[in-house]
Amino acid sequence: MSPLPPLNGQDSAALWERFRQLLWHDPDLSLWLDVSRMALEEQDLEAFEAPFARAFAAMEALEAGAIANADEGRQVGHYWLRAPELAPDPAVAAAIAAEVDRLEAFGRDVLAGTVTAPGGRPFTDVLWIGIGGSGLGPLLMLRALERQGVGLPFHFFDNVDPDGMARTLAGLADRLTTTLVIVVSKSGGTPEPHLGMVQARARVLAAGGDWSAQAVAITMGGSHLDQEAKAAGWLRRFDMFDWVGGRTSITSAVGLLPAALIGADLRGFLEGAAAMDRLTRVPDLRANPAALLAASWHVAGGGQGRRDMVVLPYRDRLEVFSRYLQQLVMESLGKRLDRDGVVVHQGLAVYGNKGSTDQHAYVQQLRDGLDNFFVTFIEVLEDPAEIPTIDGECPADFLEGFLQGTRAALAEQARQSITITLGRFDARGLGALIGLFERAVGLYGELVNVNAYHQPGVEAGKKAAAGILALQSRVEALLADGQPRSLAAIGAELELDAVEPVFWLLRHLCANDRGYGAKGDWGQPEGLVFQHT
Ligand SMILES: O=P(O)(O)OC[C@H]1O[C@H](O)[C@H](O)[C@@H](O)[C@@H]1O
Repeated sequence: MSPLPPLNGQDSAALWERFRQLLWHDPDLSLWLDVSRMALEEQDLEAFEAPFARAFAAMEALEAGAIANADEGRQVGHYWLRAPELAPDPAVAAAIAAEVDRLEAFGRDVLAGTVTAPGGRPFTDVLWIGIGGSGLGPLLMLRALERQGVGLPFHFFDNVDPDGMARTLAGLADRLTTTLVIVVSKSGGTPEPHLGMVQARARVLAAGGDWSAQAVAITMGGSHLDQEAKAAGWLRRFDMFDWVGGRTSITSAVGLLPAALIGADLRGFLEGAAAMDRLTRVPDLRANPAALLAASWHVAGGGQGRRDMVVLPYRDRLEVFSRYLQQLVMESLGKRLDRDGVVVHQGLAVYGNKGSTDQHAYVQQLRDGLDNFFVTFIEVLEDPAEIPTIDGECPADFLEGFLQGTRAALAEQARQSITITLGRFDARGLGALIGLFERAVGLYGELVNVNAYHQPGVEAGKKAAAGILALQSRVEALLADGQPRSLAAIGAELELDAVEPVFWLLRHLCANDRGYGAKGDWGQPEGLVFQHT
């Protein structure tokens, strides 16, 4: 292969030559990857040979069952979910295959009305309760693959906001007794889905429903949630394996059950991911799309994430893809320490929405402002037939024009971009996209020597939240005597290092009918006196 023409300052002929040389295409998936507008030069590709050889070897070991998540002493097995034969333990392979069969059968039976709500009525809705990967993967499956009038409508508790819960429950109105409630928590102990389940159960029972006959759990065998579901005889329990992380669980029951309940092609989804896995297993940087992505990210950000990834799908169905990638990329790569214990504060920030919509928003800054990003365009060639050309104007052509125009406008200002082109968008294509980014993140994690499969920072937040709740209990116990107290007095009696958290939690309690009041100027916290009334 002749040396690559460099990216910058090139005429169209040289850029076309560069585009041709770097273009990756798989005819079976009808998928192209263009990294020609990234600052990836010949010398980079040569310099990456050895690091990628190591990364490919590490990925091979990972798929063979190595403890790739060393901090948690876990294997990393999401690739086995779509190719069970890869699992090193035949029993695991059998369990994976059996779970997919059960999920497919359950979805089919619910939609056919052979599995019904209590009283023999068909299920009318799904209330999905899950957070992080247990919420984002399902949301992406739905927004990407739902078809009008096929399958059940989904409603989400993906947070612990009482207003959000109230709004979702209001939307379910009188259909709570025919709602299938799916509680998803790999660990089975995350506070938010637990609280959501408690609230949903109370509402279903208050509406005269039969909770156990309407509830499904997706969690690790033996987890607190699994034990609860088993003890109460819930309608179904599906397994999450401990070697699947939340952000890589979409090809497990977490993503497959939503697909089954909207009548989507879950086998095609798995096959697309498996096909991409085969293509990203090729130990050749120039022929491996995930490696080309990881290399491009590394050069763009200097291996330190100095440029953000802006995800710009030109297809509404992929509107939440940037939110999904935010977790996959940032929870994997955003790490304080590398695997040698060195403080590196690694990461790669992700944001985006969709094109051409975003051209009327932040693309202005991308074109003319800070050069602290690269764009990842996603183009889909096949358009739905029902939107016609009217008066010579075809929306699909405009969308294509806006994509190419934005890519060119960015390139003119030496702003970098990647373009992933799908011949058509369907479950198989979505699976391929998921596989592409999961592998690219794993390879990039090898390049920057971080464990891409644990999330210590999230645990820190969970512990801090538990501390605030414990403090609230102590404050409420103290004020239960009805005596008025200043913040200073509360701090002294509880022997606190700081009273600011007490101000925050009492301000919240006083704003609601929780039996607390305060005298004084809220703008002068030190003068406030609180009392349980
Ligand atoms: O599925 P769960 O165990 O409830 O976990 C839900 C989420 O919790 C944490 O925030 C993890 O960092 C995420 O990766 C995970 O998706």
